[in-house]
Amino acid sequence: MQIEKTNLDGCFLLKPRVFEDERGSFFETFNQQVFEQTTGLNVNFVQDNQSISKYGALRGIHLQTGDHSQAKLVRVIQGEVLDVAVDLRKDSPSFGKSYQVKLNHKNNYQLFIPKGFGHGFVTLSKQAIFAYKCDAYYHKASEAGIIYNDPTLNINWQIPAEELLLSPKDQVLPTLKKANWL
Ligand SMILES: Cc1cn([C@H]2C[C@H](O)[C@@H](COP(=O)(O)OP(=O)(O)O[C@H]3O[C@@H](C)C(=O)[C@@H](O)[C@H]3O)O2)c(=O)[nH]c1=O
Repeated sequence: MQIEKTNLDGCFLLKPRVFEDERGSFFETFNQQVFEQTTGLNVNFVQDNQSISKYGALRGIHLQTGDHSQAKLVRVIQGEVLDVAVDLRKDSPSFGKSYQVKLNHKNNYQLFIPKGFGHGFVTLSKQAIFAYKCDAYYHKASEAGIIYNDPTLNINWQIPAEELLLSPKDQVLPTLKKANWL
């Protein structure tokens, strides 16, 4: 497992080592000891989630606030997404900056997204199965987000706007400027 720093403090790209043989392949999807030794971070994942999305489906930009904030380790089991992490920690030097990476079942990359970050992804393949670990439980009342096309964040989602598919909730998220929880 190779673990690389990104341009955002505390956000890491994980590149698993894949073992292939005549039966198929094998890789470790998470190893707490390796993760902690390499990153210097302590994590205690308590919830695993999985979603299935159609081409163009954009989920985000989401986070949970306050005591319910979540660090996430995200990956794609099948298909491909463009994954985006946004630093929304007000006191961070990289506040408002984002990191994006294509995650797919061929590269098997994973992204570690720290607490206080916004997270979103758009599906680039016909369908994508997305899986992630969280270090805090789902807490509906603490859900928050920023609209995907926020002019300040200026994220290039790499898909024409008319092909995007968003939930009603995600269509009415506030801009960074209007986010009252920040
Ligand atoms: C996230 C979540 C949702 N749900 C329920 C609530 C709702 O009825 C249904 C679908 O929820 P959502 O529309 O919020 O799902 P989704 O848009 O996939 O939300 C996710 O987006 C990505 C980008 C993230 O980073 C995640 O943390 C999460 O916010 O599932 C849970 O029961 N537990 C959970 O942990």
